[in-house]
Amino acid sequence: MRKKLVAGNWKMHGSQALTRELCAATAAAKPQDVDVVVFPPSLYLREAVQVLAAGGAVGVGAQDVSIHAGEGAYTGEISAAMVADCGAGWAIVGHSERRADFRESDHDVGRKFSAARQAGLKPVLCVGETHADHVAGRTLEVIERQLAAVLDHNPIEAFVSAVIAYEPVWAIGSGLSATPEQAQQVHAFIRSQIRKKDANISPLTRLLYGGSVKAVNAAELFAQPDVDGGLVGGASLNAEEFASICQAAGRQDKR
Ligand SMILES: O=C[C@H](O)COP(=O)(O)O
Repeated sequence: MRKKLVAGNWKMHGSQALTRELCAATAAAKPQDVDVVVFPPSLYLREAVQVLAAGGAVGVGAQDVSIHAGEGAYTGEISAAMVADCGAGWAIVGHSERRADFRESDHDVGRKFSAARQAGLKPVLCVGETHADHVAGRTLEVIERQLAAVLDHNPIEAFVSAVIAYEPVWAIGSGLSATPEQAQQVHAFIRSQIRKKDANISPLTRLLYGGSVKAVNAAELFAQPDVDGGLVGGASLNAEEFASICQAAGRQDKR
């Protein structure tokens, strides 16, 4: 059985003090049967790792890594190796805000996924369609293209530990989550794409839903057979709300 995973993407929020506070609260409230990872801004990775080192149960990751695997003259960039050197173990790649606001192509995301893996980080690959694609009925076509670009650069075996997060762009920060049925339909499609490459790996890959996940809707979303947890944005900045979401994931495994 796939262990549920709840990931908190803080985006560009926080401070050293908030990092210490949120990490301590998350560690204290973490259910044993759920994996939990926090993604603070990279500047605070070290702080998060230090606070969480005591328990060691909550993972830490970066929200993005450089496309460049080695060192070099890339002002402002942070490599996957640097993230790993700070003690973090995960990296989000291909978040829709990176794709849209920083013009990251599918190809770039494939290279970032590869850079994260090479540094020993577990990638959380984000895929998802825009509102325009959603209403035009192009959701599965977009997901297929985004996945294919990553699979072009990476072996299917990477998806034993890598995670895929389906985040419909129209649901992010909008308060309008996909319905559990909509999420399940896309997750089942993603799993079928992995199965086409390797039927032994597809049952192992964890698929997260992201987009306005809150304490009130988490249980219903996580109850879907192919939804293995959530990638939580806004609600991960509220310790109590995030703890409730983690607990909702834990209750699923007991059903
Ligand atoms: O990475 C997280 C997602 O963008 C979801 O954000 P949200 O929970 O604020 O909608």
